[in-house]
Amino acid sequence: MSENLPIPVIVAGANGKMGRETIKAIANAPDMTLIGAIDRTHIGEDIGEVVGIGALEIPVTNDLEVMLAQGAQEKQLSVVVDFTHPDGIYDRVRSAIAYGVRPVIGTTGLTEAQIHDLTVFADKASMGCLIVPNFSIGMILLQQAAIAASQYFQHVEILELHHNQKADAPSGTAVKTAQMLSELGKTFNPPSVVEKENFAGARGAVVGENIRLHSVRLPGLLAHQEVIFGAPGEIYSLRHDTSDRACYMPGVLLAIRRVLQLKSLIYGLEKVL
Ligand SMILES: NC(=O)C1=CN([C@@H]2O[C@H](COP(=O)(O)OP(=O)(O)OC[C@H]3O[C@@H](n4cnc5c(N)ncnc54)[C@H](OP(=O)(O)O)[C@@H]3O)[C@@H](O)[C@H]2O)C=CC1
Ligand SMILES: O=C(O)C1=N[C@H](C(=O)O)C[C@H](O)C1
Repeated sequence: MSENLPIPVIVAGANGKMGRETIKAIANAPDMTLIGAIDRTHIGEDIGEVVGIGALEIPVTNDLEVMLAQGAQEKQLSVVVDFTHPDGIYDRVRSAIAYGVRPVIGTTGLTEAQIHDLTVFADKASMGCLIVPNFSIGMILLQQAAIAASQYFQHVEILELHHNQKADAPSGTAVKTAQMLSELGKTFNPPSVVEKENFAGARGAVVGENIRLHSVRLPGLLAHQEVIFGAPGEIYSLRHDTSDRACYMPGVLLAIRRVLQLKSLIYGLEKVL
């Protein structure tokens, strides 16, 4: 492997909202070269034309296996970035690892058990793999601030708000945030009354150490999260708002570079910053 060659990158979900941003970011990254674009429509069309930046000489294909085989043959270690859909993402990550193509997974919806299985699989193969529910640096900072605050608060709930094209709920970011707070060795929200939900779901989903997650889906929203701490007489809220998917791109490019240095699966961008 040569250190001086650009990193070969395949993008899965290339025509989608995140895939398009990723194609543009890779096209502008001097240390990366796009070698494949995978999606289910625009098959055979040049992905550069599809995303509106002019020809890149990379036709869209729906054949993941062929692209992974090509990635495995590159002189430099290659990476597949996935922004597709929760359905089938577990199998796509396994295939990439099996082919020796380093996965950077932005697609959400993997369960804890699936992440555990993939960790074991990647470890056995000594393969780097990054699963990143949120590539925004601002969100990573919010999560760090929430960890700091949770030392001092016993009560916390998480509200996440997204566009109504989102397939999964709660968001991968909200789940990850709850998991991070749950690793701190305390159980949140001791009950103060016996609660009864008169309409199912009114109190949200419980994740980790009794943390409640509430999901809002509306057109007009992009991606937003609020971590709300409460104590007698005060509320401490941490909020992150996105207004453009470009906000994820510095994190995506960083993850592509970092995954090449890893020999195991890492869940969360904060661990490789
Ligand atoms: N980690 C992060 O920071 C972020 C993660 N996300 C996550 O990324 C994922 C994608 O989001 P987004 O770009 O908004 O979604 P989009 O629906 O806009 O894009 C997904 C694209 O992937 C295609 N696709 C779906 N399944 C497959 C498949 N099996 N093989 C090939 N292509 C496929 C879709 O095709 P079709 O239209 O035909 O279904 C579509 O073109 C979601 O899980 C979302 O939660 C989003 C933003 C940030
Ligand atoms: O679907 C989205 O849009 C987003 N998905 C990710 C998630 O589920 O956390 C990241 C971000 O919230 C945008």
